[in-house]
Amino acid sequence: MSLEEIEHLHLGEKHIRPETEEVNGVLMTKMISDNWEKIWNFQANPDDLLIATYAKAGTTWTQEIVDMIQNDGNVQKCQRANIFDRHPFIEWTLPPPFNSGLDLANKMPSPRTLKTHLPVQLLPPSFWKENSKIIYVARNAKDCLVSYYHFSRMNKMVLDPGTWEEYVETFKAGKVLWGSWYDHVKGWWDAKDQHHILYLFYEDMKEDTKREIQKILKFLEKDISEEVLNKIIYHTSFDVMKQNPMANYTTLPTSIMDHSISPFMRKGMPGDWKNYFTVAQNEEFDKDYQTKMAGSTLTFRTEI
Ligand SMILES: Nc1ncnc2c1ncn2[C@@H]1O[C@H](COP(=O)(O)OS(=O)(=O)O)[C@@H](OP(=O)(O)O)[C@H]1O
Repeated sequence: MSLEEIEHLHLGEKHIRPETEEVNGVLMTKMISDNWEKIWNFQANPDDLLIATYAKAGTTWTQEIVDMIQNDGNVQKCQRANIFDRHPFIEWTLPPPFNSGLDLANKMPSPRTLKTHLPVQLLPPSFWKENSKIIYVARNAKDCLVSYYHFSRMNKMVLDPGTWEEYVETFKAGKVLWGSWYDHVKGWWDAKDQHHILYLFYEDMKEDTKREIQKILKFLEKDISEEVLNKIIYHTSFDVMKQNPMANYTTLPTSIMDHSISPFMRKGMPGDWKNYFTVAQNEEFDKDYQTKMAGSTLTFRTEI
């Protein structure tokens, strides 16, 4: 049973927020934690492609770009299923009878494209052993925070964000699902030169989508015509994806994701954080950021 079929179970309008439990110090849902042995022992294949991100960094956008590349720009083929069924979210665990990411992945024929938000140290080791290709997408902390805050308001499958003021502190402390943004982006950054990882930035994708898609094409060893490339840029633009029910999560029942609270496809712009952070919050955030990111060569743009 797929996630969208939850509607037929008549769960009513109330959906309860998940319980949490840490996995090696990283906050996860209890369902993920209970299933951790299976997740850790997941068998990756050499021809798997993994899209890895911290939550709200541009995962869905990258998924749609990759799917369009793999289907040579055929929009109909990319409409074959919801984005969350096209690309199994490996650690995402739901109560039976719903399909968890592992079930979907294990049923899917190769070559598979998979999604994860796991920090690098929690990635199932078979991905390293099989040398599967990984695209990591990073987005600046402030826009990630704002996006995650609104997503947490509208999506009952993640934790209640509380007030904006509370959420800023929760995010800084890494007490959100999948843990600290700072550790996540640094961990994957440090891993990128030892493994088959293409490390991309949301801000670069927004600034020059064509250039960043070309990086993906090279990484996937794919050649496409200029015409198909332009079609991909158009089909994966924010405005077009926002209208695409197979990519915008609107097929889920409102008891899970309520787009009237905040749409999944919300702003799609770097720099929206300026509409939320007060001057004092921003100063505090920057000070804390310097400490947490000290010693890393990783830099971000918070606007373009
Ligand atoms: N095509 C395109 N172009 C630009 N931006 C886009 C696009 N598709 C999704 N988005 C924005 O990405 C944010 C959602 O991030 P994720 O897809 O990583 O979310 S999730 O973690 O998989 O739930 C969320 O960001 P915010 O708008 O800032 O909330 C989406 O709007």
